Amino acid sequence: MIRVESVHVAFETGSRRHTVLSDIDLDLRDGSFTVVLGPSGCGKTTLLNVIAGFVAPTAGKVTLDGVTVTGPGAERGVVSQDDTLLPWQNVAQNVGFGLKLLGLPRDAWRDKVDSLLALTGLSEYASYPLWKISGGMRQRVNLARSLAVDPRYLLLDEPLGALDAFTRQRMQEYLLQLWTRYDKAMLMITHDITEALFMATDLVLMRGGPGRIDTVRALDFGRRFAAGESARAIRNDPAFVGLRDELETKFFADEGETI
Ligand SMILES: Nc1ncnc2c1ncn2[C@@H]1O[C@H](COP(=O)(O)OP(=O)(O)OP(=O)(O)O)[C@@H](O)[C@H]1O
Repeated sequence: MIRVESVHVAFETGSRRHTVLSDIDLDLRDGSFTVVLGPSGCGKTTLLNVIAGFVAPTAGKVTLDGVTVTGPGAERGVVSQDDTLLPWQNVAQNVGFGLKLLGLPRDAWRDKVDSLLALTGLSEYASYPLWKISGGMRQRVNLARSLAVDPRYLLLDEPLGALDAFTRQRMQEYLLQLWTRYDKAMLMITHDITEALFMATDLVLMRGGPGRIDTVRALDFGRRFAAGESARAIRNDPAFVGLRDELETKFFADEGETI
């Protein structure tokens, strides 16, 4: 389990000290799908960066199975907002990029890349240059690449933000299938209330000024989808619609805060 304990983050800009996160406590349980939702600038990405080990907390700590995190590690894969794919390499080469850095022998590399391409439905596009594939496929390449080193935790910073509404829904369903099949713990940031409700087992609502956790709610819509219930039935479930209304009212009532 990853545990965020009393984390506080402040950045110095010139002579000013800007507190971005205040007193954050959060558990990422194994097998959970934690979704962080909150107004723009409330510190969601900073929180993900602290968990990833890219940003050191000013106070407090992050532990992984009781051991304090002091930097990035292979057990925590990160998928960032903008993909960082290499435009001069094809789909398979991009998926296998991290494995090359690990020095995997050629045959083992090919086998692993083939299985990742199959898992993400990209096998027939292995030799495609990146400019020939769609936004949703690019994001699947991005995901396949982060799964290559088999991380226990996947940290996803608005992975679906750049997609059109239709592709976005398909990718939400796809991510939930990946989550159950791979039995990973996921942490995902989003601005989209419907997406957050549909996917989260643990929904973390943040507030700004400075960033702090408002509430954490346990949900089961994502698990119901993973167990075979239709996405449409879930999104139309009165419990789902009611919660969405409640969250929209809550967020839009916060003057000046936009999500
Ligand atoms: N390295 C840094 N140095 C100084 N300030 C920073 C740094 N990183 C983030 N910030 C500031 O911290 C605040 C929170 O930023 P962050 O990106 O974590 O918010 P966010 O909730 O993810 O925002 P958004 O939803 O718009 O992506 C912002 O005011 C940002 O300018």
